[in-house]
Amino acid sequence: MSLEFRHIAHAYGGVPALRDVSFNAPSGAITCLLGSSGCGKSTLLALAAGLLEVQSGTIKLDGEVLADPTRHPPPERRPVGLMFQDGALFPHMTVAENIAFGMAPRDKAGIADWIDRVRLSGKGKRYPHELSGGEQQRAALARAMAHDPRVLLMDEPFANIDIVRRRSLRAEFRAILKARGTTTVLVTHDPDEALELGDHIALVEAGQVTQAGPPQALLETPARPSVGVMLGNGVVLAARPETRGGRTVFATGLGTFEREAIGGQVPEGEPCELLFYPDAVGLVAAEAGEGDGESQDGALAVVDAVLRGRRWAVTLANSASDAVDAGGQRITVLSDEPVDPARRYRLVPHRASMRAFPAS
Ligand SMILES: Nc1ncnc2c1ncn2[C@@H]1O[C@H](COP(=O)(O)OP(=O)(O)OP(=O)(O)O)[C@@H](O)[C@H]1O
Repeated sequence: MSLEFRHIAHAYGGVPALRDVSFNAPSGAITCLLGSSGCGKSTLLALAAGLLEVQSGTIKLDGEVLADPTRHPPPERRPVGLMFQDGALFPHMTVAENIAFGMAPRDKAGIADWIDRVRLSGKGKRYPHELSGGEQQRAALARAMAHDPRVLLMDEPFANIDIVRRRSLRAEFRAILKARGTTTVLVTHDPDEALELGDHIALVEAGQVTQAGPPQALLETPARPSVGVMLGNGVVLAARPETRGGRTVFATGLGTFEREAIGGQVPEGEPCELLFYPDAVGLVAAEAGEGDGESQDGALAVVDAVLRGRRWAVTLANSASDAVDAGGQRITVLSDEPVDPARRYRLVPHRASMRAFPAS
């Protein structure tokens, strides 16, 4: 069952929160709505759930209109389940009673199964305050899923879970949702969460969906630099094409890059922005003495190096003094090898790993 948003606009008291949003949450897929705080993600969920009336545009379920400015079925008449950050379990009911709430008697046989499936076996008689945060969210998932919703809408369901448990809980949730083939729309502001959970990602920026599609497509062919920045921790450099020795190269504040480093189309002869990912660039030590003068192109000083996972996050700048104060630029890239802080390094992007966009 696919959920489709078409030309949705929404304003609160005349202030626009969503502008002409169109995207599709494909059937059986987990679609993550990813964006920073206040960009309009929760408003989209509330419109689909029926907590808000559609002011403009259409929401469709499998091609049939679910809601538009003339149709507003109440939340309980929509085949849609809802789950929020805090699970919102009824505090005076046990886990089993929470799951059973609102269920037809003939469906209650499935409750024990759901308790097992979310790994709460033996805890069906506990009250929410007797559960950990993760257990409460698992009980909330069981409650939402036991009604067999055709679409499940989740608003930051892991926000209150500690970071260590969050990862395993995401994997558990994904396994359950995929096994049932439930079409899911999940709101998050965490790119790692969107990548770990999402079959599909819709990136929301300032009330608009910038791009929607499989994560790999967004990372490999971002519609604009901000997509790569948000999803892949991408770095954007202002660049100018120049002809050197009959070849086009791209000069930036952090070095000059060959045309071969850039995948896809390049705007002809115009200033542009280069997007690249910190793990798609190598570091090559510059010759001793090279780059000591500020004018030396692309020989960067090491500002800092810290471990990130099993790789080094190396911050480099085009001046050994505080480059930011000097109007210079800094960049952080991921390196397999430790660097020598006393040396200077050049950025060597992997072939076709940069993308060029017309300057904004
Ligand atoms: N009930 C409301 N009345 C007035 N303005 C609202 C209301 N709800 C949301 N807004 C505004 O609409 C915009 C979008 O809000 P929304 O809650 O959809 O964002 P969000 O992306 O879910 O943010 P967050 O990640 O912080 O929850 C924000 O500017 C917010 O201040």
